[in-house]
Amino acid sequence: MNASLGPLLPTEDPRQSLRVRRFLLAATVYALTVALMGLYVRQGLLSSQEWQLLSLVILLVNAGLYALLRSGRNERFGDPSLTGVQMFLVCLIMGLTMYLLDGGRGGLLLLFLVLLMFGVLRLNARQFTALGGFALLCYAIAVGAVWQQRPEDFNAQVELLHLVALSTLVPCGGFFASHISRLRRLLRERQIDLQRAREEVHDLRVLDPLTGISNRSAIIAFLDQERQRAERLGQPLSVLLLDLRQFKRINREFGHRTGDEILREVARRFRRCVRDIDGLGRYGGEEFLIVLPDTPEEDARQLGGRLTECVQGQRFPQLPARQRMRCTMGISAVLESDQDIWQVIERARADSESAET
Ligand SMILES: Nc1nc2c(ncn2[C@@H]2O[C@H](COP(=O)(O)OP(=O)(O)OP(=O)(O)O)[C@@H](O)[C@H]2O)c(=O)[nH]1
Repeated sequence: MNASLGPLLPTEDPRQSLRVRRFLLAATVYALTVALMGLYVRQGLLSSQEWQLLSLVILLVNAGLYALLRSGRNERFGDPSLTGVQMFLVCLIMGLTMYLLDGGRGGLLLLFLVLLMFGVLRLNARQFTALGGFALLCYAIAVGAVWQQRPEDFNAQVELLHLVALSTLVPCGGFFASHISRLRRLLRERQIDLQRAREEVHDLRVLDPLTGISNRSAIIAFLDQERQRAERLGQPLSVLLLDLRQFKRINREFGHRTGDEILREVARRFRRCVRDIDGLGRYGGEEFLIVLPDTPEEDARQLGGRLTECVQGQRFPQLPARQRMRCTMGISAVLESDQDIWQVIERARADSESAET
């Protein structure tokens, strides 16, 4: 269906495409209505001028609606699907048609009922009940006018039966509308749950649960990707490896919970110092890896100094005032000769160890 309707449907926005698809379905029912009216003309129940007038009205209404939907102007309306407007127009066209027919209204009434049922897809029970009431009113006015102006075309018994049949639409359609709007709500809720679950799975996959920064595999993947990018663009790329010292002792003296809090606090402080484009990850237990795109080694060293100062120069509220944390830092710039990222990380580690001695 998509292939055949290709040029008629907007492809960019799936919701807009669904609206146009629904409109085209209703337009097909209108086309059937026009064809059926042709039979009424042959049967002498409608003049050909009246048939032309009705066909023109239907054509103009549908062309206008299609232009609105295709241009995207429908998005400015409270209900971008234009269901309310379309249903209102169905009722008016139905009223006019019923008025112009000299008999046999029941046949065309069936097709109008089909058009009104499109409202079930978007309206809630209250809105559909109002629509059903309006449809009844239009029908009653149309046949009332026939009774006044052409009493020979009016059969009270048959029209009463039509009105009763039409009035069953109100509760039945209202029931379907409420059922479908409940399903729509449920579907929306499920979609939101699913989106949330997807985000959680993504976070679990790439974030370190304790500190909320990238986990080991995510920061390694980021370094790999940045190495390829830097190579392609001929830009410098540096990494920093920061290791908290004597962390075992911190855990032993102040407890694991305090140790955890300190790791979180360090991650928070580092995050404040790096740019959005930098990668910050927990490489090991008390070891952090920072990837700095478009950064030469000298700039990385300056940043490393600031990060070290964040740990060593500031007190941690979780620890006694005189207790200071210490850390070591290693730097490495990615070289063209590097075979893989492990060489880069190993150089940063060696740099850290040489600084220590
Ligand atoms: N609280 C806490 N401790 C951790 C976590 N991950 C690793 N550690 C601890 O960090 C300590 C790291 O020990 P080492 O590798 O010997 O490092 P260190 O004690 O800092 O020693 P140096 O680096 O040589 O100064 C171990 O005691 C680990 O249990 C964590 O998630 N939470």
